[in-house]
Amino acid sequence: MCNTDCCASRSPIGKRMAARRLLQLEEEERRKPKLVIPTPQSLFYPFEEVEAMAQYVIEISHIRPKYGLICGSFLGSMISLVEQPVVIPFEDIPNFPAGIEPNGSLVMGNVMGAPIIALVDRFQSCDGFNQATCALPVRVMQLCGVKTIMLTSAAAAVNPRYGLGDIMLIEDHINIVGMMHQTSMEGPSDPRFGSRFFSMVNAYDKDLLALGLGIGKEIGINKFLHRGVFACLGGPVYETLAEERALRSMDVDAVGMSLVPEVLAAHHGGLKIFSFVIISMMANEKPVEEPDKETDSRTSKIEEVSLEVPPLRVQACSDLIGRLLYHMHQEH
Ligand SMILES: O=P(O)(O)O[C@H]1O[C@H](CO)[C@@H](O)[C@H]1O
Ligand SMILES: Nc1nc2[nH]cnc2c(=O)[nH]1
Repeated sequence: MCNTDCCASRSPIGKRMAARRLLQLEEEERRKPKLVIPTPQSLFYPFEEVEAMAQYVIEISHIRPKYGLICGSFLGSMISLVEQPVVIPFEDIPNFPAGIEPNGSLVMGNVMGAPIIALVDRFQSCDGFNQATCALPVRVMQLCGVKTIMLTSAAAAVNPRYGLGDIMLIEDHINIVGMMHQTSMEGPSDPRFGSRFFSMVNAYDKDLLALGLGIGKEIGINKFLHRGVFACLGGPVYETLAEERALRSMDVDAVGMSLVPEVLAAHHGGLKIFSFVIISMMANEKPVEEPDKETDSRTSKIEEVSLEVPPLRVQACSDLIGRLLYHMHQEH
């Protein structure tokens, strides 16, 4: 025996009411807020995609790089070390982030016989990129066959003994961004890039650090060449004075807004790491007061700083990288 609902739905009125009810339910469903599950951008860079990017740059350049170089602010001229460069714009590389700033290129070539892949305009979280994107060029380098990477950046001095234009070889870092759970390891883990959990102890290669210090002596820059601890902040804001004091009490020598996400990916991928920063300002510098100017004080400060990195120190960075590559390549 059927129930009353069943009989009711067989009558013309019942059928109409059932149809109306169905429409009502659909409308209610449509009005409910949608559950949005944000896709980690790292999902856009699965192993196969990064592999295709690497294959593309190798095919175009006919170069299998063993060394990688990332040039920081003020240090773009290091790219002129690359002989017979093949310049590959980001937009030509399949699925590479492009059409946005930085609209840069990967540069492939040789430095004194050492096959290299280099990047001038890095992706930075302070420009709105997620950590996985910041690390993408390093992963492309890894899958190109790079075994050693040199990472450079502009940074602010926390160590009061440092001066403008000094160079600090990084022996260790404090990943302050990582402490807030912002990491270039975000997204699903793929063991083809590296293992899920890995130690960051000795991430910066000790032999390369010693080699770098030795070269510093050779080329006469040891007076302004240091080894120290780097801290990575999110930026784009600079430190408050209280933050600068806190960094000093943590034994940080220099602070910046990039580099560490790349270091994580490089170490994850088993690359040897050599890294330095050039000091472009003091972290406890107060904003320059220029009441007559319409620009804000931070902008005028950055412009002022950019004039203060002495060209000879930039040249010293090029010499350091050139000689380091020469030594490394001779040994193999
Ligand atoms: O790391 P590079 O590319 O040198 O850039 C550095 O310089 C900028 C600040 O002046 C920041 O973006 C900082 O990360
Ligand atoms: N966090 C930080 N990064 C920098 N990069 C260049 N200068 C600075 C600075 O003063 N602070």
